[in-house]
Amino acid sequence: MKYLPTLINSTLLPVIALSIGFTIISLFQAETLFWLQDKSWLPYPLLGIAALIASQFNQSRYFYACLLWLLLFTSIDAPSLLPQPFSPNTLILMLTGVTSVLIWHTDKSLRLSNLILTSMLIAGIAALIAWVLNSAVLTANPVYQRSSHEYAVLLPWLAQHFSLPEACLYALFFASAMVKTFVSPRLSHSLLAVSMVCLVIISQRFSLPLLAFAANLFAIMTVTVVLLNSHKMAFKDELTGIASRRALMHFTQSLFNNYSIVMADVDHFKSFNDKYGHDVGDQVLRMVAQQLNRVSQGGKAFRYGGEEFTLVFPGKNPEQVIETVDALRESIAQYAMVIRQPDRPKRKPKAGQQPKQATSSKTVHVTMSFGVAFKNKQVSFESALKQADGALYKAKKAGRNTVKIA
Ligand SMILES: Nc1nc2c(ncn2[C@@H]2O[C@H](COP(=O)(O)OP(=O)(O)OP(=O)(O)O)[C@@H](O)[C@H]2O)c(=O)[nH]1
Repeated sequence: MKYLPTLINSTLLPVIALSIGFTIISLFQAETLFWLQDKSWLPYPLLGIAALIASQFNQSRYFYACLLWLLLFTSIDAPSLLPQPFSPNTLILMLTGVTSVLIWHTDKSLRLSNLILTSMLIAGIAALIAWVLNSAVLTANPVYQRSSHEYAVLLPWLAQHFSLPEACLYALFFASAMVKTFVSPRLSHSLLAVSMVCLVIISQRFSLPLLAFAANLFAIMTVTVVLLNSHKMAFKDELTGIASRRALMHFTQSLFNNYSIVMADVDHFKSFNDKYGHDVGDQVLRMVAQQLNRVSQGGKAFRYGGEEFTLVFPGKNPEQVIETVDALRESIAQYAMVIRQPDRPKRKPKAGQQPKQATSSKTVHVTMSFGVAFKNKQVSFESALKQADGALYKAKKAGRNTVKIA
């Protein structure tokens, strides 16, 4: 997939949720806050449920994030239950810092050893932030205070709410979160980055109802993102990024009769793997999947398994789709794929400089065979799939790189 659509796809939902939340708070401030006054218990069950769901789906970063929001909320809502020596601003900044590290973390299983290690890491980062903010050098020096004249003139907006060290830490955490979100655009990263924006907004106009509102929003978004991620994992093929076999089964169940089903298989893929290695074989599968995914005429591509792919054309009979399938076959056969050679230099030569070592980039070609069958009232999905497989076998027998109808 192209970078920009991926970035938009992965950031849209959290950004929309944040904008809606922010608009509600800005427009209906009194009502919302009043409505939340007697519901300050709500974040407890919501964050608890979100943490539980995240742990069940093995998305540990959200598990930790929800528990940390829960700790933050409890320490402010019920200080007698969870006494702590820090100001709300420091606590919020501690959570922001830990979140910026969680973005870089990978989801790990919640085994006891991982739990202990990650908890120690989180506690270490939080302690470091608290130490920096409360260190005598910074607290005693008036230059770093909100009231510092130079700072207030230079950054008036920030100076209203943050001391200079607080503002610098926020900037550092944001820069790190943004780098991760842009380098590797994923829903999981953008939700954590957006939760950091929420935390800044809270620390600007701190109040318990506002914190409760943000905690509820975070819990709801977490459950949504965890479920979306799990859905994606179940229905997307990990290697190629196109829809998986499970998605094929769901998709065909939702279709009426009368659709064409195409089985496609890479020719001589075993010898290709033997010659160029498994990694290059994987590159080929990705390339083939991308080509098949561009199918027109309302077709949808799936990875059936191994080097086999399936295309489904709702409402079309084989005669209507044969030209499209043949065009796909042709485009794959024509595609010159550049493979990475092991003797590539590690660094790119600078502009105008000759490469020290000859870069032997090699292009390879693969072909595919296709079998098309028709699914109607009289034929079950399984038999239509078998017929398409039979037609594929005929295509292989006929010399490969060809399309056959059952
Ligand atoms: N690189 C890579 N290879 C895979 C993957 N899945 C299956 N394969 C390989 O695909 C090859 C399939 O080989 P065969 O079923 O014998 O068929 P073929 O060599 O393509 O021959 P024909 O289909 O008769 O043209 C096997 O060597 C598998 O190891 C994968 O995910 N990545």
